[in-house]
Amino acid sequence: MEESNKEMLMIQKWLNQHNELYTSATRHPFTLSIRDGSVDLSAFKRWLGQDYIFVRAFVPFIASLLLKAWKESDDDSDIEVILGGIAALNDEVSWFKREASKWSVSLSSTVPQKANLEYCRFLESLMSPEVDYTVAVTAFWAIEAVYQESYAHCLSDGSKTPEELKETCQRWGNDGFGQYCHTLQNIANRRLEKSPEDIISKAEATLMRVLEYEVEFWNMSRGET
Ligand SMILES: Cc1ncc(CNC=O)c(N)n1
Repeated sequence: MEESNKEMLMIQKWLNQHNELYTSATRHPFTLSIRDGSVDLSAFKRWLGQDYIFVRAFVPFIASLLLKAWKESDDDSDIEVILGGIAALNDEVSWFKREASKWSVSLSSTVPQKANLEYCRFLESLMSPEVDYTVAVTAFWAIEAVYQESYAHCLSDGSKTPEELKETCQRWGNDGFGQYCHTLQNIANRRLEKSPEDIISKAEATLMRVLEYEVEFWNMSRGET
């Protein structure tokens, strides 16, 4: 039992250990309501406006990750994977603007909510040069994986996702994005395997915080604050 646990890759082990938290982020009532077709469109619009603000803060985070990879990574292909993420984000910013206009959501007058500000502040803390590449890439994988899992579920067998929301779900739920997340997970696992205990525990704590922030982020769609 201990032997097989040792051989198990770190991320998979953590997802098993923190399965309840992971599930609360990837099977949130908001995305489940998209999947079953009962979604409140004003909740969707709230999410759209808030996520645009988040994505804008995500750009410098990935840029900082690229810098860490360039300085610290033992594998040149990491840079190419992260650069691909930056390219996708460039496209995503344009998509948000088009989608917002489609739904008559004014991005310039959207005010960031508390949960969003806190999540963006957390991202900013991870941009510090003090934060290890291994910790930052683990966070990056987790941030991407929550959206991939959540939105892929909205497209899987038996889903009743409304036609007008399918494009949103495709954006993060498509197979290519799934493959990309898998590559990020492999990078994180490779780094974690070579890391000392203190980095490993920082990465685990960071993963858990990302999942908590993601739950709070989905909660904003309820519009109670
Ligand atoms: C709050 C949040 N978490 C993850 C993502 C997915 N990454 C980039 O788009 C996102 N858009 N928003």
